[in-house]
Amino acid sequence: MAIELDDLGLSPELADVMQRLARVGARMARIISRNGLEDDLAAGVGTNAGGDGQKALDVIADDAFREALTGSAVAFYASEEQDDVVTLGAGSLALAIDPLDGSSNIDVNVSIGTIFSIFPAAEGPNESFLRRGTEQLAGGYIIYGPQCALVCTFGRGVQHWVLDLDAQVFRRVADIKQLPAETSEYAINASNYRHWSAPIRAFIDDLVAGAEGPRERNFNMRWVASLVAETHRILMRGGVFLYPGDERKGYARGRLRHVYECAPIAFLITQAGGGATDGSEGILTVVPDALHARTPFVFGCAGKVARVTAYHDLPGEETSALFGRRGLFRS
Ligand SMILES: O=P(O)(O)OC[C@H]1O[C@](O)(COP(=O)(O)O)[C@@H](O)[C@@H]1O
Ligand SMILES: [Mg+2]
Ligand SMILES: [Mg+2]
Repeated sequence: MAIELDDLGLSPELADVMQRLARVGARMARIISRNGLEDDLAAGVGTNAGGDGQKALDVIADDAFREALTGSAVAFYASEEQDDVVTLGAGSLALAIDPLDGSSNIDVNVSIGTIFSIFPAAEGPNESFLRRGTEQLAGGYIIYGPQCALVCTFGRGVQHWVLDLDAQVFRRVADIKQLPAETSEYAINASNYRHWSAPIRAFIDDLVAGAEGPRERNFNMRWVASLVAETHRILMRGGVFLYPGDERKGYARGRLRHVYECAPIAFLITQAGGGATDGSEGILTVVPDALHARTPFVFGCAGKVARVTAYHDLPGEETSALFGRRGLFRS
């Protein structure tokens, strides 16, 4: 046994897949902890389907999860690191994965992770993934941080396990609590400010202005550049995360991928009582048009996520840099 699943009522097929994911997760935690002793896990090795540079650990993780799921109930395997869906066999499940999330952090010893999403398999490979996130059976991640943990939802709240390194077993700890409606912490890569749209600039301007601005209180900011780490922080203590579309070439729909990054995170966050949108529409109700499609992504405490949508609905003159009194949004 690699993970304690008692009392969760999972089907034998799903439970077996969770055991396999956990087994690889524990192995990955060990490999990551040895980075630099034998190999350089951050070494560049190629380019993936989305055109992103691949690091050695991206490929190690993809191979490890794919091999471990072969022979399970997973018929279709969709990975950030594979151009197309890989058919593993006949089975009732389809699994999408970002095998290694936050790869720019591998060489700096900052938290990285694995994100996964499980659907009932559909007729064919693509139809199994190009569907609403509301149809997911499970969405979760493994975080390789100071502590290795696995967080997952099966649609009944959000469960949390911590890796017991001695026993090599993910032990179940208390479920993740419901998120508060409001927060004073936000996460965005602010170096892209000049490329953002007017509503995103206006929203962030008002947070940065703090007690002297229209919001009349101070806010704190974090940016780890690791979606898994930002999600874990927000699930543990609240916050709001934004990766909007922007004007850089190729970034009209942001950076993050709908199928294997945003949909499972949105499932987790909504199960914890938060919100997850593309700036206006709920992520879980949007059908992605391609396996590697990007989407703008806003998630976290429901009040803040709704506020971002409200900024998108403001008339143009109210989001302009010169508009100093967005009185409607005082709180
Ligand atoms: O470097 P940027 O533009 O701030 O982007 C950071 C984002 O990119 C990602 O690293 C993308 O994921 P990958 O590492 O799986 O490509 C996210 O984890 C993170 O939120
Ligand atoms: Mg990623
Ligand atoms: Mg990745």
